[in-house]
Amino acid sequence: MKTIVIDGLGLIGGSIALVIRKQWPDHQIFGVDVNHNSLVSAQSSGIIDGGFPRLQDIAAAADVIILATPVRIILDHMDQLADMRLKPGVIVTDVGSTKQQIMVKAKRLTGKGINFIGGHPMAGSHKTTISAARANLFQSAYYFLITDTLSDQNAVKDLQSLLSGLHVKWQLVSAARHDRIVAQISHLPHIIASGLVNMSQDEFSQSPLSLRLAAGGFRSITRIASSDPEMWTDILLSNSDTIVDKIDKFSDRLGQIRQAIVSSDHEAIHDYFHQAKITRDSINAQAAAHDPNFYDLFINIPDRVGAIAQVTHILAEAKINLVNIHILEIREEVDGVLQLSFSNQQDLTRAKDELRQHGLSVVRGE
Ligand SMILES: NC(=O)C1=CN([C@@H]2O[C@H](COP(=O)(O)OP(=O)(O)OC[C@H]3O[C@@H](n4cnc5c(N)ncnc54)[C@H](O)[C@@H]3O)[C@@H](O)[C@H]2O)C=CC1
Ligand SMILES: O=C(O)C(=O)Cc1ccc(O)cc1
Repeated sequence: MKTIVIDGLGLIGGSIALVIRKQWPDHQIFGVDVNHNSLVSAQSSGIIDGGFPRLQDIAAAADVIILATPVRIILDHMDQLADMRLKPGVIVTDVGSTKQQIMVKAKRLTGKGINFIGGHPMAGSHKTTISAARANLFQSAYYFLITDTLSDQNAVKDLQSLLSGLHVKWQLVSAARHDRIVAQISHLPHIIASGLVNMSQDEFSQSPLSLRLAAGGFRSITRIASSDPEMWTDILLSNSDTIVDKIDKFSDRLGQIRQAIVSSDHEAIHDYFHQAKITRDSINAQAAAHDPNFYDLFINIPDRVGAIAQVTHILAEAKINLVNIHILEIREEVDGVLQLSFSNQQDLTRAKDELRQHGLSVVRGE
């Protein structure tokens, strides 16, 4: 039995708590949060054994402390932990979206013999608070572990074992490289999405209907603009140099496509979209070919109207919960392949049996 303390019982902390509770029912889990309602709701639904308003109230009892507040608070709480007497051998980890400032601060903790393991799950949502938490949030996602302080391999193994129910793909990387990667694929996109929404709001301030007319493209590229402003302020301010560099490079690219339009450069404009299409298409193809999820089933799907609906209907009738569905290829007059993701082996096996009984053929997923 271990005592786990989760500091910040929101979307990420709450989802991790759900997974640990399910996989390790004997562990004690305590939550820390300034939001009293989150603690009450987590305790009444049995996700935690007790709640505290401040980390100092419970940190000394912990075998593992998971810091899951916004980044600025994580940094603050690392200072608090460095000033406290913690259990010998305690593991402290965090889930913050930026890593360099956190790993600088980690030196104070490791200097005191505390095992600090920087972490960052590359999964989440624009939604916040424990009400949005779910146990399969991280299923098949990448989870960065930061190599700067990974000296004690046993501590790393213990943490990976504790979190094995997340079903993530561990990715070891330095803090500097981490922050460069996420500036490009996460931070810049969030800035662009919010800028686009703000610009559209200003443009249409006199005609609110126009914004509601937005089609799927606008909605999908701006979904993340609904994310939490506090969290994103902290992220931008804790990775500022790299993000400023990315903004400058993106501005250059906007300048290039602007110039191509001004000079009616058909080839340059076509190239802009063509290059992006090739890369974007390949993301899905690569993920499916080289990176199968944990409980994936690949089935042949005939090219006829209603074929996919038939599959989802069979699974719904059998009360099998589908986590994700992905069309890998359906070309005219050629059978396609459907990638079906489940949250556990039992659902996968049952799905395979049900679909076979209905005459569908399994390509992969034994
Ligand atoms: N939302 C996402 O998709 C992802 C977020 N992250 C990182 O995870 C961390 C948590 O994010 P979310 O769970 O999304 O946010 P959230 O807003 O759902 O949860 C944060 C929780 O921290 C609590 N909190 C705030 N100040 C506190 C304090 N002084 N003491 C104790 N609790 C406090 C809040 O009341 C809230 O319950 C952030 O550092 C974020 O950068 C990492 C991966 C994905
Ligand atoms: O909602 C989305 O698509 C996200 O991008 C979620 C997210 C937010 C912050 C992170 O550090 C990692 C993932």
